[in-house]
Amino acid sequence: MKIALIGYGKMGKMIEEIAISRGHEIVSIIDIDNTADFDSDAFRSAEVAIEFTSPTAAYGNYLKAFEQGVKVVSGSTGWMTEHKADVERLCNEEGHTLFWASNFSLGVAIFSAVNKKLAEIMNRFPQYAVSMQETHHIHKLDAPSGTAITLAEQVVDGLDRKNGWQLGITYNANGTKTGSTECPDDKVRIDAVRRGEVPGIHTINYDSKEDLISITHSAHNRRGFALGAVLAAEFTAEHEGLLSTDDLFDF
Ligand SMILES: NC(=O)c1ccc[n+]([C@@H]2O[C@H](COP(=O)([O-])OP(=O)(O)OC[C@H]3O[C@@H](n4cnc5c(N)ncnc54)[C@H](O)[C@@H]3O)[C@@H](O)[C@H]2O)c1
Ligand SMILES: O=C(O)C1=N[C@H](C(=O)O)CCC1
Repeated sequence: MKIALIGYGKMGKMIEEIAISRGHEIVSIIDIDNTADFDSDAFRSAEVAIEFTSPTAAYGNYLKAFEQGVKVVSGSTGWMTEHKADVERLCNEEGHTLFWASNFSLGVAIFSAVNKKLAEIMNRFPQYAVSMQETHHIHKLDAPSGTAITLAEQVVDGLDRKNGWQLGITYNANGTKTGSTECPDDKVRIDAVRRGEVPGIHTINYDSKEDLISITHSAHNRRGFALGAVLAAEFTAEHEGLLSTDDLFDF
């Protein structure tokens, strides 16, 4: 399959390696210094563009790819609050295709299934207080992570006593602590830690006076994210509309 890459950083480079190893051809690579290449025959020849850039660049890149008639797979996080409604409109009403996931790894798809089940069980046990923590490398621009937001939304969907999430304490790259543990009873608190080169750790805690139930997903590296993005591109070549990992990993 012909693939274009938008964003040639840590993820873009790993996706290139995995895509080639699976027999795909990279026909165009766009990064910040050659964005004019959207308007090129090479880019237009791609069946799918895989986009991993930044919270501020992602939405504009979707628009540019759609303008060229190219489907997009994207893992960029931090853009949803502002642009989710318009992206849904573009895909559901204007015929464009975007496969977006806050986390492309199989491990997080499995972890999500456990998270949803655990949240439902906890409706019967109000003595357990839920909170979350995510830890990522110091270069990460958004907090909380996209994965943490998705996991919190799953908790909110399953657990009747919660109706939203709130960013709690943030430990930034130089160890400075900001934010607060104060959180309304009906919100899930998410703490965010920025440390070293951590690829991504997500923990969901259910704490009672007697004990603590804790589930954690810890990525050893970025390969799981990159492989998932290439699998999503293979899926997207055959499908239309707004797609996500629920379509790809059917638990
Ligand atoms: N969904 C997932 O599974 C998953 C996994 C890892 C990272 N991410 C997300 O993917 C994004 C990128 O992560 P990364 O680790 O590759 O970051 P990175 O900083 O290593 O790479 C980003 C690249 O995008 C380029 N870029 C920035 N603005 C651009 C623009 N307007 N047009 C084209 N290129 C542009 C940068 O120059 C850089 O090369 C982040 O939002 C991160 O949160 C998601
Ligand atoms: O490295 C990052 O940045 C990651 N971003 C995603 C998120 O925000 O959840 C996925 C994990 C790695």
